[in-house]
Amino acid sequence: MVFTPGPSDPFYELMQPPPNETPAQKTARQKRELDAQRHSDKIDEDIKQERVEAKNQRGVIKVLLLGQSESGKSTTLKNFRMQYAKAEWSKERNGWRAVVQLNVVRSITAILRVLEAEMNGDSPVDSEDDGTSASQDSSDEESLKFIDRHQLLMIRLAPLLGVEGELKRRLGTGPEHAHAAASPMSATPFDEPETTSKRKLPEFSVRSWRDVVSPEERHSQSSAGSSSSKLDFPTDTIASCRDDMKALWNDKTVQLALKRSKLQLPDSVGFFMNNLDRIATRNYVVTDQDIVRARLRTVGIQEHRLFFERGPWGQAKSGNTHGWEWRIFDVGGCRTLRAAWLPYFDNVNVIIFLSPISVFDQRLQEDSRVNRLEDSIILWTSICSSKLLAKTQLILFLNKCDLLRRKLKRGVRLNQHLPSYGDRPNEVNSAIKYFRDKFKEIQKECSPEPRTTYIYPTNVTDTEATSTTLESVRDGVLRENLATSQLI
Ligand SMILES: Nc1nc2c(ncn2[C@@H]2O[C@H](COP(=O)(O)OP(=O)(O)OP(=O)(O)O)[C@@H](O)[C@H]2O)c(=O)[nH]1
Ligand SMILES: [Mg+2]
Repeated sequence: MVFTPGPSDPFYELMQPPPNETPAQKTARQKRELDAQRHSDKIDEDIKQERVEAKNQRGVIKVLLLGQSESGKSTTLKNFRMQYAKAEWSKERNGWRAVVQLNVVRSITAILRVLEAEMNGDSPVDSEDDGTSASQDSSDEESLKFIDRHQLLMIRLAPLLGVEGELKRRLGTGPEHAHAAASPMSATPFDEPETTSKRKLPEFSVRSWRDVVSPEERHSQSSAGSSSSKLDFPTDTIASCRDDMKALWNDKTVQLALKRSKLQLPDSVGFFMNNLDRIATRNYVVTDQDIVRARLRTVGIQEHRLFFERGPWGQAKSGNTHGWEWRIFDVGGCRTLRAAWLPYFDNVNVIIFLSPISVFDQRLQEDSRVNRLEDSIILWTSICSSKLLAKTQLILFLNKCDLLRRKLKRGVRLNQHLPSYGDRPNEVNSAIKYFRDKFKEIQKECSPEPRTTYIYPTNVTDTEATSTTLESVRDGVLRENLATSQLI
């Protein structure tokens, strides 16, 4: 509003043009006044905009998914999207087909490399023997009996190497060792990164999922079930190699060679190999189960948004002014990537921390000197202790319970790797309770202010069970926000 004082106003005199003003001076004065008015209007507009944004921000929850590499962060995000962003999820589902195919092909080519090394009498490909593994099978010591059938399988499966290259090209995966040796590493986001001459990361990654799974991919994917698949070289080749892949996976000598090499195959390799009859076909249709099993390493930090109608501030209205928006950030968990987490800790409401509890006998891929469970505990301790995160709600997923169960059933003894486990029963429920107590204890001891941590034993590849967990997480976050906004 423009203020125009009357003649009786003390400002009246001040606002009068100077006497004897020339036309040029008048034009300059009017321009100055106009500029000042525009500037003032702009400030008013900015303030108004900030108020609108502040009002909208009331409904925004910032959620970080944290944990070491392969802990299941991206898999948890997939579950969130499957459940709360159904329309987008179904649009991008078919884009995951090539990622699944690449997972299958890479498992096979990794096995072929082990086989080749064994046949040539080379030392095991990826030996990580630290003397803590279960006692060696006496048959391991004998030389493996390779016969013509193995040679033949290797020759027949060789075209898959070309398929691997083609799929990587299509998916735009970065150079194989993008975060290779000599990248600075830090155990926690608060530590100064240190350069070591440690090893490669033989995994593939892309900058963003969206590049891979967007429906308007630069490369036309053959649509599932379409007869146009005649031009799809990877799908055709995979389908024609199906029986040989199955023969390779089910071969006893090959399994023995894998065991001896101590190659850490991806967690999902068994799932994919057992589903070759469905996946290695010309009209393969990708399922949600396949997608949560597919591994795609995260390198950049990826933001995904979810909208909920009901939030702590009431029911959604148009423009989401009263609904609830979750901004979920999925980070790369490798030690070379942890320094990049720090800027995201500002104003974060919720951290979902994933600690895989099946990994007590495994080493980090990026630094084979470090035990994975130990790494997870260091990371959890640093997150709990951070003053910057003192007010952040912590949710802990003790993940990969299915793999823990299987490992313990196989006879791997937890107390051999974790002496403090003592003579508790070597079975999954007792182990989960032990881990739950340990992680809770750390949280209680290290948190700068008292807070409650919600702890869930999970297997995030089980989409049904995870759906229930996510509902509970959502309700827990809702309750916490109601409490902090003092509405209850
Ligand atoms: N069996 C089983 N596999 C799991 C579980 N959680 C994750 N996985 C598998 O483990 C692999 C790694 O999971 P991701 O979600 O990609 O791990 P991440 O934490 O995002 O890893 P980075 O991106 O490297 O930080 C995938 O193949 C998943 O299918 C689980 O609870 N059980
Ligand atoms: Mg990830």
